[in-house]
Amino acid sequence: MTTPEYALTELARESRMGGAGTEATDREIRRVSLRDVETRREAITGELWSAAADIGFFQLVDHGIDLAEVERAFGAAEALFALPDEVKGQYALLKGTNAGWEKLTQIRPSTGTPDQKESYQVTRPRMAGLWPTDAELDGFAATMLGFERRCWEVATLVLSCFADRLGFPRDFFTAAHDPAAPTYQSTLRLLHYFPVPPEAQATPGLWRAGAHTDFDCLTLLFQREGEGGLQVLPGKEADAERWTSVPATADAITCNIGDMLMRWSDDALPSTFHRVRLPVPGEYAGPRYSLAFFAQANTDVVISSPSGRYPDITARDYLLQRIQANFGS
Ligand SMILES: O=C(O)CCC(=O)C(=O)O
Ligand SMILES: [Fe+2]
Repeated sequence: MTTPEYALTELARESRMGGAGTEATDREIRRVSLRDVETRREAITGELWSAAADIGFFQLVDHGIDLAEVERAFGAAEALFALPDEVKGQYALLKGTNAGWEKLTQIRPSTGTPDQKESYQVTRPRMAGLWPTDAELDGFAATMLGFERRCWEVATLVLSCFADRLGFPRDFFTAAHDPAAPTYQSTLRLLHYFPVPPEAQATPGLWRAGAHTDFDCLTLLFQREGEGGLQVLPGKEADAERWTSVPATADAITCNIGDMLMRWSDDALPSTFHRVRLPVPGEYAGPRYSLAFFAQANTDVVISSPSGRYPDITARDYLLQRIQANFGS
């Protein structure tokens, strides 16, 4: 029934998703405006729920994070990645923590090849010794912590709308992602995908990010204008393997449902496969930067599916299994 080496349903599913598939242009990624959310909360909740329940992906506009703030975070990320590897290597990812820098080490269960990228992850309680010094990068930690907080605010707002629909207390997910607790494990991830030389474009089996679903409740993804490549595979079963490209625009935050929320919603909100493909000849093939915020419930929170279709599991155990499947144990 499932691939024997993976205990989690999600991992068994993911291990089968590494093929190229085909590309579709007839699907739309819906855009939802958060303008005046205080007075339009019910209408916005309806739009968010219907987009999320439909394909698990949507884009937020008028989300309240200034473009200047997003650009500042991108600028700081670019400056970090421009440092020599020897410097970044002092702040190397600590296994199992989602904190620190890594390069070419993430191997997705779907593809078996390393994602063509480097990344630096910020998980607030785990950053001791992992921030570059002010001499190396002035103000970096402050910029990232400020931006992480803004992301948390938007994520918990969207999650509060889902809580309303799920019949949970409105602050259910806000409490489950409490940033003041030492058990906080939401992560801001800075991503740098390398430029792709012409001879390497569209290499079969090589991906900027191999097909996967996210481990978290909700992901917020910031893209830069024109730096595309993100694709989603709508549909719970995804048997047809028809991938849809997500527009890369600076004004929108692309959101997707993660596996934790799929469990918590008894599969009403699907966690959807996505990937970042290599540029094809004729496309922009320079570096691609993105910023991802993963709202991951605090380690001590138990993820329960209301109907009991998934066994209870703590968010700590859940995340560890997923991290180990991607970065080795
Ligand atoms: O960089 C992107 O566009 C997507 C990254 C992603 O899906 C992830 O890191 O989970
Ligand atoms: Fe992802």
